[in-house]
Amino acid sequence: MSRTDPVPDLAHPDTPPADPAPALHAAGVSRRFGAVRAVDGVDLSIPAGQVVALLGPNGAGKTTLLDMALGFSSPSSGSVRVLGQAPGAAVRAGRVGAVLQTGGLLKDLSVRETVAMVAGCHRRHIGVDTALDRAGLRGLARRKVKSCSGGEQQRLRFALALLTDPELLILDEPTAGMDVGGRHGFWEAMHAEAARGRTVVFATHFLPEAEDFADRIVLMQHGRIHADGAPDALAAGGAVTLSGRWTGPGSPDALAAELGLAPDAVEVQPAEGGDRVRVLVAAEAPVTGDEAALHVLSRGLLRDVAVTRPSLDEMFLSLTRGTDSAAPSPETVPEARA
Ligand SMILES: Nc1ncnc2c1ncn2[C@@H]1O[C@H](COP(=O)(O)OP(=O)(O)OP(=O)(O)O)[C@@H](O)[C@H]1O
Repeated sequence: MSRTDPVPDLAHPDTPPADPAPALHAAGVSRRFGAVRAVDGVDLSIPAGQVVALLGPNGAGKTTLLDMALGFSSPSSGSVRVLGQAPGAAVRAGRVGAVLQTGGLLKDLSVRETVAMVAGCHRRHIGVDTALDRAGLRGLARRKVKSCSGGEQQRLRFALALLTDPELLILDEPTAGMDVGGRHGFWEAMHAEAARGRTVVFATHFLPEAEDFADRIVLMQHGRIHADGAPDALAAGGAVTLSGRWTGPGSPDALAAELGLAPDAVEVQPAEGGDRVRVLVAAEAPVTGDEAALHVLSRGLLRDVAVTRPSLDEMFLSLTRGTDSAAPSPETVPEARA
């Protein structure tokens, strides 16, 4: 039985096993540094086995959140649990491995000596050769750390993170400083670790990395979670624009009420060409853009409707520009006509 298997209830053999604790659970977590709210009221639950990207621009709060998950710092308010334990206890038990942006490596040791030294600090580990193999470092085992490139040193940190066979891997911009080939190799190795059932949480600025590798993207900005979902679903869940010819009764301004929404969930703008209007359905509106489109079509309110939505790229770009809403661009737009 692996460490993560639930303990069977021997007194009640038919009782289904309890769900394992989430790999990471943050409830109402804030972390302030003086006047700066680095993390601001984050609620996040990551089930075991997921691969999650924390994506956000500089200063979004990604590292601060991961630091709390590793027990390096404590929340100013709220709570963080890791694998059902306090973060520090989970780390001390070897259940969490981390690859951080910085982290002391002894420059005069070889790659193998470094892994062997750290293995010597743990009662239980997967073995030096296995860790070197999994991180793709066997060919570099005799190289001195000081002669390794930045990317190779990141791989060495990865080998160290794997030593205790952790259930949760936390990676803070793990491919920073790697060239394209290095990144590719790193993510291949990480894919193999995820396939072994490990939970992987990584922070990145690179949208393609998040899209290609993660099951789920948590988009952070100003310490808050701005969007959270599978890469495809995230873009689909963003703000949507319907444009078409108004053919409904009364004024298009009554559309929010027609859709049963609060007035600020829908913005109606006149568009070029007489009776044409553009209707922006906010991402937070309690109907999806598709539902809104279906409604206006079936009620005969709009004709010649085009539905546009921002791609994940555009959502992310708008965040990095510091604005809250993404403007859809016509090239990327799936179009529905009626
Ligand atoms: N020890 C600290 N003292 C003061 N401010 C801090 C400290 N650590 C982080 N901050 C501030 O908190 C905010 C969030 O920083 P954080 O490093 O968590 O962001 P990030 O999303 O990881 O950014 P990056 O992608 O640049 O690493 C920033 O405004 C940062 O300046």
